[in-house]
Amino acid sequence: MSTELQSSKRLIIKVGSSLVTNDGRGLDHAAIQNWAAQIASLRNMGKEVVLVSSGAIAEGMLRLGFVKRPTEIDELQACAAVGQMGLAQIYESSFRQHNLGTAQVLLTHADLADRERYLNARSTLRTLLRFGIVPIINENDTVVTDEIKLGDNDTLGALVANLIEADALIILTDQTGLFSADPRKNPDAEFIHRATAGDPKLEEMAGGAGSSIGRGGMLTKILAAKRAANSGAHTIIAWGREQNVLTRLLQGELIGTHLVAQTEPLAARKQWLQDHLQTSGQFILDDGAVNKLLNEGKSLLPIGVLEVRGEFGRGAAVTCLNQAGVAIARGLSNYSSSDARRIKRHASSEIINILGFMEASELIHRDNLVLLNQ
Ligand SMILES: Nc1ncnc2c1ncn2[C@@H]1O[C@H](COP(=O)(O)OP(=O)(O)O)[C@@H](O)[C@H]1O
Ligand SMILES: N[C@@H](CCC(=O)OP(=O)(O)O)C(=O)O
Repeated sequence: MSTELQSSKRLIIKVGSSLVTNDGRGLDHAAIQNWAAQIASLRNMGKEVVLVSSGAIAEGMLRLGFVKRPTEIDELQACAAVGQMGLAQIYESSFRQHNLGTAQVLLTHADLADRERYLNARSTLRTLLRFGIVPIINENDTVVTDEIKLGDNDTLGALVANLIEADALIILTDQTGLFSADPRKNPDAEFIHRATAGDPKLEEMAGGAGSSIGRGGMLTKILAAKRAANSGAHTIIAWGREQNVLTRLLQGELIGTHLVAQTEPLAARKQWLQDHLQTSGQFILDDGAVNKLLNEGKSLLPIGVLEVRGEFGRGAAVTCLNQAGVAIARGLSNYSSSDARRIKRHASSEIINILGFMEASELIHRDNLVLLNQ
């Protein structure tokens, strides 16, 4: 049997609070060590893995002696801060047994909404993956208020999948997958093996959290799948305690519920560029650069840019024009307008001397560029 997952290269794996903390009884060392061993096998298969782990509040509650979830925000934040130490410690030691380093990355929705911070998070995560590190992500619960009440890590997992253009989001939970109704309330509910991510019928099936530990329930997982599919990532919802669930999934076994994205990550990004982009600046290209873009499928290098128009930051959408003023392409600039002005008409090898740093050798990478119909 083969599924979309087998060819996946970059994965986001999300583990929920009830799994991580053994239903609030305390960090489940054996389960965490087991996932770490499986993730180490995935790395040996050449996969890049980012782990999104919940459980800070549940673990903090236990450590601070709360028997039920506090209602005061400051107490929840204190629980999150205490519990996060436990998570960091167990993940670091579990992955260390497999000679894998970990990195703690705490994000808020605001970090992902702000373009500059979004790009910083993106390049940090990509760099960590390049260094062979397993990033362990959670929401930065101690500095956000509304997210603690409303936030769930299913959404965070999907946002991270969008951020680093993952191929798949694997959500491990306390159920074997999605049922046609909440199986805790409806024992006759039918199991859904496979569906299209974003199908509105799925939202009707999903109910809220099944325990007082978890936040989101199935609905946030269904919505996360829809969001992940926007950047072409497939979502799998599976039981975290299923034996070798991760390695078996990556070997192509159809375990859990597969919510399939309709487009590939690269095609999804190009579609997004094609449809939605308001550009905030322009690059005027020389004839050589126009030819490279139109006829050779190449990236845009600074040497081919004659003029930079407008004021924009790193990561902004810009239009590329030929010297006659005809728009030929649109893409995301790796440099701000002021830096682009300084490096235009220069070889990429000179960027480091001119700016003192090098973000990328291209001004616009081919993957972030679409040609416009002329
Ligand atoms: N249609 C459904 N199929 C499966 N589970 C559902 C469904 N609707 C609601 N649920 C509930 O969602 C729970 C999983 O969500 P949650 O408790 O937030 O877990 P996690 O901590 O893993 O995010 C299940 O235990 C189940 O009771
Ligand atoms: N950031 C919170 C996670 C809250 C959350 O989303 O929980 P879950 O529904 O179990 O994934 C924590 O670490 O406690």
